[in-house]
Amino acid sequence: MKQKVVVYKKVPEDVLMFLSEKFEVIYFKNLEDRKDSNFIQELHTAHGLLGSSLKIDKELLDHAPNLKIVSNISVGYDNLDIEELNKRGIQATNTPGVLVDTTADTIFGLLLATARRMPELDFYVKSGKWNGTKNEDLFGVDVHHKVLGIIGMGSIGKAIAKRAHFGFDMDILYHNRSRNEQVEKEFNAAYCELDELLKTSDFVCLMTPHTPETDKMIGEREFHLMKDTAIFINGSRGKNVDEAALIYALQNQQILAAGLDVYEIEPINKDNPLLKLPNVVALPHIGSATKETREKMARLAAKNLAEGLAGKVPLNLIK
Ligand SMILES: NC(=O)C1=CN([C@@H]2O[C@H](COP(=O)(O)OP(=O)(O)OC[C@H]3O[C@@H](n4cnc5c(N)ncnc54)[C@H](OP(=O)(O)O)[C@@H]3O)[C@@H](O)[C@H]2O)C=CC1
Ligand SMILES: O=CC(=O)O
Repeated sequence: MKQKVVVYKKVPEDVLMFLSEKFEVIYFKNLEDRKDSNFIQELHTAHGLLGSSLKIDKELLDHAPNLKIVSNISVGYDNLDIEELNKRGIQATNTPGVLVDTTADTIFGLLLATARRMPELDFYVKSGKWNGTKNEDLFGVDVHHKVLGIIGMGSIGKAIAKRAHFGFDMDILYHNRSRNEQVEKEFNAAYCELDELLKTSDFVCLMTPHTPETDKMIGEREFHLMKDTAIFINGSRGKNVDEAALIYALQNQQILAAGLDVYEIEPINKDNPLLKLPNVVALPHIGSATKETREKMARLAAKNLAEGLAGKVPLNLIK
């Protein structure tokens, strides 16, 4: 009998076909509620789970006694309770690599859009307000030749540094728990302690995973250390930032502006003050969201899942 796989995110046809050749596939194209009774029912007999963002914790796993693998279609896996999965001998995988350039493009684009106020000015033109030529109040700030501080110089951080160094002649500072000599050589990046990076950077770009250690790692103290001309970019996870402190910093000119792809709560509440601030550029968590890249991610996730269910060690096993 075929093993059973529950897919709870929309995936391309070829991925469904690949999975259906090997497994019984139950497809929830757009699961909105993890308590959905049909979904819970299917979990009871599932061997594999494929999707993204869904919180997979003890409560959910108690419904899935036969589960062998959870394959996340994302690189971040803060939605998974890894300790609980390990305890139960359930493998977990993610999709690093294939989304690096796309995400770096988005985050660098967000940085440019924030510095040059592009969404605000697009609205200005389209709403017919452009009727003068001396528009100094529309000026932005330069990106080229400025200092970019990257917190979390991993795969995506490096790809952002590459764009900044070769494309925009920026000076790169970075902070990790460990040094990365490759980026120091290739992009002339300088390692520094977090506080030094915050004090010195014109752009502060956060790219760490969300872990207990990085939870709210940027808060009141950190915004206070930043220049009042600094632009803060968050492409990582909303929970890495104390959002109330970010709002305060933006409202009180402690920093100049912020470009955000991620939020403490997603989707962001309609009444969140961030949405009222002209110095915020807000994207709906679309770092890796191009057709090509999302397809690659789904294919890689399906491959990881198939390897796990075939008793092999999946390529992207989370350890
Ligand atoms: N907006 C979006 O759509 C997307 C967001 N993401 C987010 O970006 C994150 C990073 O992805 P990726 O670059 O592939 O991951 P990597 O694992 O390659 O890089 C993470 C980096 O963060 C550093 N880091 C981890 N913990 C800390 C810490 N406590 N303090 C300082 N630095 C730390 C690591 O260095 P070290 O271990 O030396 O500390 C490493 O350099 C993902 O986990 C995800 O949350 C990813 C894709 C798309
Ligand atoms: O946020 C997206 C991811 O892949 O992680």
